[in-house]
Amino acid sequence: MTMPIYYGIKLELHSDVYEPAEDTFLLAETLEVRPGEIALDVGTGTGLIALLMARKAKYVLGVDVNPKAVELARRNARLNGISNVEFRLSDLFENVSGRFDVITFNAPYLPGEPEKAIDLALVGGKTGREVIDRFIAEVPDHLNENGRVYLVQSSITGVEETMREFEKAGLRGEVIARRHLFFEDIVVILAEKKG
Ligand SMILES: C[S@@+](CC[C@H](N)C(=O)[O-])C[C@H]1O[C@@H](n2cnc3c(N)ncnc32)[C@H](O)[C@@H]1O
Repeated sequence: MTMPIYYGIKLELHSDVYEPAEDTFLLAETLEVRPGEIALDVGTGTGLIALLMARKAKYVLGVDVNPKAVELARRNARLNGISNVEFRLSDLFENVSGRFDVITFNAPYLPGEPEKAIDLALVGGKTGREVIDRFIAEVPDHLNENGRVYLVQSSITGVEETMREFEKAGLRGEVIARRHLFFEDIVVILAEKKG
């Protein structure tokens, strides 16, 4: 079996788990983690973002609602000999306690209800915003005082709407990276607690 290598991380893939794509790469290239930080990767998929953060972070937790993703991410951590990372099944923050310096989420954003495991990577509820809006409402309770959030989404789902939801949750959001694909822009939004 040939395994792709991204940013020096060797990955096993699975047909039920989102394969790293442009959105993953934009997040990987934009994200900053400082030595010693504690990080959380929501919707971890193959675990790539969590494994990259583990290079600098003291500890990383990766969660996913898809059990196949959790198993795969654990295998990918072992494959790369990375031990300061843990993966757990969780619907957003359901099985997450404590606070983090960095929280990442490459969110599903197309309108629709998931029917099989792989759909969870792409569809975010009837309007496409359900998962993102739930994430934004819950994320402040899991952020340290100076913590920051990196959220990836598409222009299709409404970037302005995301900014308003962050504002309502007491966070200030800013688009820090944008990549134009065929029919959409993929953006990375950095959100931090207001000073
Ligand atoms: C677009 S994929 C991103 C995967 C990976 N982080 C990456 O960047 O390649 C979205 C991921 O979010 C997960 N997901 C969807 N809804 C979720 C939820 N409510 N809680 C946790 N994970 C969720 C999906 O199973 C999928 O693995």
